[in-house]
Amino acid sequence: MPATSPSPTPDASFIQVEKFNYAYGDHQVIFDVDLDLHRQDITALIGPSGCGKSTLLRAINRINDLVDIARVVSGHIRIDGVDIYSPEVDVISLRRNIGMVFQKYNPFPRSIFENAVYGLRVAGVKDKQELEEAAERSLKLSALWDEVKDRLHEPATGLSGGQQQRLCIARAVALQPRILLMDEPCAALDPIATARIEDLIAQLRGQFTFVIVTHNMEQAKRIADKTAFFYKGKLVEYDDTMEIFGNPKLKLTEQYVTGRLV
Ligand SMILES: Nc1ncnc2c1ncn2[C@@H]1O[C@H](COP(=O)(O)OP(=O)(O)OP(=O)(O)O)[C@@H](O)[C@H]1O
Repeated sequence: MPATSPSPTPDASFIQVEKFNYAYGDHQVIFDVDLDLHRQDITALIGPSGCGKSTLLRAINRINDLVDIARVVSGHIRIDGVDIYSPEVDVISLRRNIGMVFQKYNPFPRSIFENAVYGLRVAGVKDKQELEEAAERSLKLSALWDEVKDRLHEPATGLSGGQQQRLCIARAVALQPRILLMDEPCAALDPIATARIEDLIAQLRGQFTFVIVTHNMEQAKRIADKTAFFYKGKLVEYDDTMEIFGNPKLKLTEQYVTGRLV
């Protein structure tokens, strides 16, 4: 099954996945994926359940290293030219440069403020003014400031689901990462909270390089510059989102985006 992809541009290789093969134990789940993600683009990863989208996403910040049996079989992921699986790479600082937001919003059982500054605390920042400024900046970036500025020291768990997810985005952007990975960020939210997160992603466009796993085709159409369609661990087609949904090159892509493939 040949993969099609847009011709490379000079800035095409910010996140460069090359001949990437990945397995859990003996069970290979990603096969020979080549994918160049563009700096500051919003890229959606789509495909049926189990096709390896989350695994690829979690390989980009090496959070999957935490799974004992997970391993790179062969190939590379480069970020800004650096092979992130090379032994010299400091995984902690790699992850610090890559924010991650999960399907199930997961604020810590602490105050809104402490969630917003969590990454800075871990990084050793102690200065009160610096922490306050960072909290305000990241809560403004995540479009939550106006709703929480008068209750910063109340528990994060008192917020609505959508607010908790925006707090998780605030926590992720506080360290000013270059990349934001999102694994079905709206899957647990109602349509109104979903729309707010999509608006937020649109507002943040250009400030981060987004990679977003979504099952929601309409969402991919609304927010993504580029879309990559995966099937059974292989990249089938990668192109401008309008092309993937309006003019897919391959039959398999067309079947998936028109709901005829599950
Ligand atoms: N921690 C793990 N241990 C073993 N196998 C895993 C693990 N995580 C995922 N897998 C397997 O890897 C394959 C790809 O799963 P992955 O979650 O990456 O797919 P996905 O496309 O994101 O699916 P979904 O849309 O359902 O989240 C599946 O066969 C899955 O069972």
